[in-house]
Amino acid sequence: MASFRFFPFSFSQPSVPKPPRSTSSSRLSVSAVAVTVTVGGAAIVASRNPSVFSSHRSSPLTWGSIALADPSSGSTVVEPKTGFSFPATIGDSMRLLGVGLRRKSVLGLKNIDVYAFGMYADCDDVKKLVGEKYGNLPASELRGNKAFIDDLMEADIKMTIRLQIVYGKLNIRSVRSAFRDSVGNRLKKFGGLDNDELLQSFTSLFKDEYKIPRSSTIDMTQEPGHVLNVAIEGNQVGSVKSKLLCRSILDLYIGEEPFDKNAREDFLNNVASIAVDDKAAHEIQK
Ligand SMILES: CCCCCCCCCCCC(=O)O
Repeated sequence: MASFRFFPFSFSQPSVPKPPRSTSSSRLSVSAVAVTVTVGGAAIVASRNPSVFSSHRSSPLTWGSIALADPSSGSTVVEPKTGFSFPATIGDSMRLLGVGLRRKSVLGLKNIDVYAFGMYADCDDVKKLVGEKYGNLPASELRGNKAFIDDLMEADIKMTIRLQIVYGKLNIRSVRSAFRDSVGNRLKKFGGLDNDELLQSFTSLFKDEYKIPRSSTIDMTQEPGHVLNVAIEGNQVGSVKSKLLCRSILDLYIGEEPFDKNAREDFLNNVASIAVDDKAAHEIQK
C-alpha cells in the first residue's frame, strides 16, 4: 500500500560538506558516445558529436544532447553502455534531458553496472524559472551558472529520475542500503546530522516484498510542493513531502559530484537549450 509522509522543509547549515566520491566511470569520449533514438520503430543514433543533432535545433548549445528529439512521436533514447531505452517523454510534459549509468564498486574490487537512468523535467517549469530569474543571462552562461543549477534543484520543478536496473542480482535490501548511504550522505550535506527519521521514511518505501529484476524501473518524481513520489514498475509505492529529501536525491544526479558527469552535462545543456529556444520564440513574437 502506498504511504505518504510529510516533512517540513528546513535547511540547516551543511555540517558535513563532503559528498560521497562519485563511483561512476562512464566517462565517454566524444567519438565513443552513441545514443540511439528510436522514432516510430526506427533507430536513430545520436552521439556527443555536435553535428548529429544540429540539423533540427537552433541552439548551438545542444551538442551531444539527446532529449530534444521530437517528443510527440513516441521516441525512445538508448543509454549506450547498457542498451537500455528510455521514453523521450513521460506523460504530457516531462521530457527526457539526459541518460546515464550508475556504476558502483563492490568490496573495492570491481565496478558493476547497477542501473541506467534517465533524467526528466517539466519544460514549462524550467522555462518559468529561467524567465523569472535568469532572463538576462546569455544561454552560454546559464548551463554552468552555479546559482542557476542550485535553483534547478531547489525550485518547485516537476522532475523524474527513472532508474532501470541493469544488475540482475539486485535485491531490495541492497537498494535500501545503497540509498541509505548515498541519500543519507546528501541529507547530512544539506540538512545536518539530524535527519535519520527523514531518511528512514524514504528507505522504508522499499519494502522487502518488492522484486526488482533486471530491467525493472524505479521512478523518483518530485511532484509540486516538493513531494517525492516513488514508483516501482509504474506502481506507486509511497510519497514523502520534503524539500530537503528532493534536493538531496536530485543532487546525486545533477549536483557537483554526480554519479555520471556526462549525463549531468547533457542534462544542463538541454535545460539551457530549452531556455534559449523559449527566449528565441519570444524574440520572434516581438
Ligand atoms: C551490489 C550493489 C548494490 C547497489 C544497489 C543500488 C541500487 C539503487 C541505489 C540508488 C542510489 C544510488 O545509486 O546510490
